[in-house]
Amino acid sequence: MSEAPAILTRALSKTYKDVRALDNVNLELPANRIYGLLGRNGAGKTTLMSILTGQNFATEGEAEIFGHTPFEHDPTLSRICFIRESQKYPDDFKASQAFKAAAIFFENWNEELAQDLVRAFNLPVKRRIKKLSRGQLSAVGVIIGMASRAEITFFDEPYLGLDAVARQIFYDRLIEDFAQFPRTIVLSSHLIDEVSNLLEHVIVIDQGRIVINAEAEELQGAAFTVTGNAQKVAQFTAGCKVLHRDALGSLASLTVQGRLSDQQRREAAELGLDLSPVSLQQLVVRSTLNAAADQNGTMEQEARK
Ligand SMILES: Nc1ncnc2c1ncn2[C@@H]1O[C@H](COP(=O)(O)OP(=O)(O)OP(=O)(O)O)[C@@H](O)[C@H]1O
Repeated sequence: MSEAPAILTRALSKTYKDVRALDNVNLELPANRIYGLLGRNGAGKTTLMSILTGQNFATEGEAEIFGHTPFEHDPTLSRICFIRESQKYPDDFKASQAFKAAAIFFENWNEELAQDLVRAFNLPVKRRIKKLSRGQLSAVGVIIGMASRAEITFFDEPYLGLDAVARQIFYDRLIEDFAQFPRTIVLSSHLIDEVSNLLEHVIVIDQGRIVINAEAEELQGAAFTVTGNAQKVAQFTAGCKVLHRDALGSLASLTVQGRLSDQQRREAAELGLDLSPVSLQQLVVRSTLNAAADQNGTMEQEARK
């Protein structure tokens, strides 16, 4: 029998009083890949990760990690590492003590990797955690998340306060270590362009709903922007799904969903139109803005009924 997926959710929903934080989320994610969980503030990323790590429970539907509901299931919880910004450590704990505790909890803990990262981040391990700077505090979480080598690790925006150099160290080390010790990584991030090279699969969540669930490779070239004379742009994009539209006098720039064929490239050249690729960040921004607009449209239609 093949192993259960690392993450499985079926019609998963979570409601906090009047907030629908997750709305019918269906995911089936195989193990040993790096997933990006992307979305705007309040989209539902932390809620999803907290349910998947057994720290919260669903209102409806199911969530499984390696085939088991994680909530209060110790054998499953011991396979999971969850690193979040609001991580609390016991008062007066030093970073070195936090690492010692993590080494006891995580059976795949690698002390050599932890020490290596301490040096790379220049972390004062003998200082009390509550005296650390915001970036140093993030480094403690990143080190635990990486050195745990847990079968599944959730990083919920682990880099807040980390400077650009430290973030690059995190990305480089993660890729390097993942290549040697493949495992399942779920990374939530707002710095989409920064992490886009890291991600193998992208999940975009918006207002509790999954709006993109696709291989990162598939998303490359999944949309393009065409710029030029407004009439010619309109002619070229007739019938296409428009994600975004900018107009300036007789010029127009349209971002369109879909892949460009060679024929379309030739046609654009004949019409004197410029074609440019759309980055993952732009694609996510456009998709979430459109999903919000569609939702508002639906709500307006509902209200008019
Ligand atoms: N304990 C709670 N009680 C009430 N509402 C909550 C609670 N936790 C989260 N929410 C709401 O649920 C929605 C989803 O929140 P969540 O923290 O999952 O978003 P997020 O995508 O992680 O956001 P961010 O990127 O800002 O961290 C938000 O509207 C939030 O205000």
